[in-house]
Amino acid sequence: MTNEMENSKSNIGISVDMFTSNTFKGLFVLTGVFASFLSTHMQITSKLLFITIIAMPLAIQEKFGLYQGFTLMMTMCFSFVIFSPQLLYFQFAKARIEGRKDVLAFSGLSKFYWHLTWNLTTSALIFIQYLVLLIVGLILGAKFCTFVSWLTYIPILLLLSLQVSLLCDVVQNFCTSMEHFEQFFGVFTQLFFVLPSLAGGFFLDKIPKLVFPFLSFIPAFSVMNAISTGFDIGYFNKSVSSIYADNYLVIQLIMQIIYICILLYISLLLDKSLVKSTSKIESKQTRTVKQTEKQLQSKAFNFGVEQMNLDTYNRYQIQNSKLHGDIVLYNSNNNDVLNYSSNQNKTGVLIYNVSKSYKSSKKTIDANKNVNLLINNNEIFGVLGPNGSGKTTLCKAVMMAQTIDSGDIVVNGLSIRSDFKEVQKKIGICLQNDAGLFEELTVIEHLLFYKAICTNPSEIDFLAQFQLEEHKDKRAKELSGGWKRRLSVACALQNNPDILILDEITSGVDAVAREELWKLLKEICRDKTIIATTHTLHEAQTYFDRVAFIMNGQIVCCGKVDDITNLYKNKICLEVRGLLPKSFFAEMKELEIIVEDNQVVGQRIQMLEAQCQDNVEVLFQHLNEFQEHKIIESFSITQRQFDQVFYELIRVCE
Ligand SMILES: Nc1ncnc2c1ncn2[C@@H]1O[C@H](COP(=O)(O)OP(=O)(O)OP(=O)(O)O)[C@@H](O)[C@H]1O
Repeated sequence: MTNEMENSKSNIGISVDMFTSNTFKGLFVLTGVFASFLSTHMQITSKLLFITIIAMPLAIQEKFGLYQGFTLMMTMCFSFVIFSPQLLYFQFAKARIEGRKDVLAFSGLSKFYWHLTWNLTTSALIFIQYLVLLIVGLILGAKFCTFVSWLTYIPILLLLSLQVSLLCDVVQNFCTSMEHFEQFFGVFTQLFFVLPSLAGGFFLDKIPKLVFPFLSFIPAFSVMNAISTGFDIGYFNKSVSSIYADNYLVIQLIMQIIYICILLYISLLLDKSLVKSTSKIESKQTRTVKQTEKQLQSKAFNFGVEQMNLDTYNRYQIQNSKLHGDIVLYNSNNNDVLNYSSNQNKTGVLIYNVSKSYKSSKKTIDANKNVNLLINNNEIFGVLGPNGSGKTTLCKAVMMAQTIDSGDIVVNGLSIRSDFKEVQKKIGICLQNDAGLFEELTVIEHLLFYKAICTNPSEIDFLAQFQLEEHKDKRAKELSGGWKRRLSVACALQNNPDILILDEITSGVDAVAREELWKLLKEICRDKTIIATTHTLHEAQTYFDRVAFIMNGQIVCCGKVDDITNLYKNKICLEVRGLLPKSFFAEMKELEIIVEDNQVVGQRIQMLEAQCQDNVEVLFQHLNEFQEHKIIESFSITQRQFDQVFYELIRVCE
């Protein structure tokens, strides 16, 4: 469910509140300090009351965003989980430790029942708390989706609760008195959360929004409380404990300051990885220039139609993470200058020198290498390339669904680096595998859900437009692939985006449905820019205004489909029935017609490629003669087709 929510957020391009580090950081520190203070100075009931009173209004304030609310919600739930059932458990522990073993034989089945009771109580408490939050939140006007996303935290809390119950069991085995038990329980509960939390932080680093609460809150909270309880139970030697007792308030103050520093340090660390600092971007510039130089010399780029001239590139300036100055991309083959800064409204999408690599323990994969593209307003732009060439990575970069290592993307004049919140509102994205759909929700529920969470809802009745009426009560999991794609696109359009990103939306869709979907899109998105990836070359040829070929993360060719096909206008594909004599190939070579001899003996139809100058008729004469003399049965000629260009590009670039 957590993943599903994560995917859905990146998938829909609606204005789901993104992580805004500064407000989050401030709130986080405050909450942490407050929780820590409460945990050492107050009774359980007062703690709960205080946390709820403070956290509730903050949590439902939209301006603090989804994650801030989420974290505060977590703070409250955490307190409930740790403190409330603890009271109950203490009663059981007391009974056992004080010798009423006959009443509560803590072994076998009864132990199992005990754990079950513990977890059910905790679950019930969490659920009741959630319901109260939901009702109060809805009355106060919070958006429903915020609460839906909070639901994802419940399983994590239940897991924590289970850990605590197991821990209690371990602790009470070596406790001789109730006092002992209470003290040990305090230390162990807190310490017990440090390792899982750190591990959670380590493994969850692909989902920074979740790392934050995990990494900073729980460990810091736990360590502080463990130290505090350590003093209380006299774990430290007598002189240290008496110093502690005498200077209780000062020490508490120092501890709180240390705690704030830990939180701030961790948040700064995370901040760096989330939003790249200006200095970091600038320092990357020198490296990027070198890469571009190298790129210009490379086989792949020389093959290209559109490339960045180095002088022009050097005129780019990035100041304060924003693109300034003359932004000019030009096609070195036909000197067709595309001047972005002369584009008065700064519309369209400028992808400028974007690089992204994925690092794993074994190697680094360069998914996008210095990608430069200018996608004009209201055009359907296709990104083509073999599997793993970097298409999806590029789509995600435009949406900021993942960070980029260098470069910038400017959407309608706004940089994703500095204005990503605004940019996100303008983009609708439909990623592969229907990532934004929830299996259990029906078609109509999807549309309502996405409509509820968007900032600029479209007027269009997508149920009717996408002919989804007859499927409206079907759950997403009951839809066929084609209908799922339709629903995904409809969801992505709910926020009325200016830019629609469609990542392989027609994969697994039959030819008729594909045609219908594209016709519909062309109609609905007349005033929108579409960036689409596909493996279906026919689709690119038929529906896209321009296409870019991406190979090993680099753009190798970009332009109108016809222009690209014409690149090969001197290349001819021959289909020959029969076997041509070897002398034919030598003879043609002398006439400067290169025919590749890849004939296979015994094969009825031979597919050959020929490259001619202006003397193609000589080739035809020779083939005609062979046919008349019955050396070959027949031959036919096809002009270079778009898909053959595609294969050629792959061959040349590999
Ligand atoms: N999260 C990730 N972690 C590590 N490597 C990744 C990740 N996402 C993508 N890659 C790698 O980056 C490269 C580009 O992947 P990407 O998904 O962008 O390609 P694609 O062109 O969309 O492929 P396909 O056509 O199969 O969807 C691939 O080698 C892929 O294995």
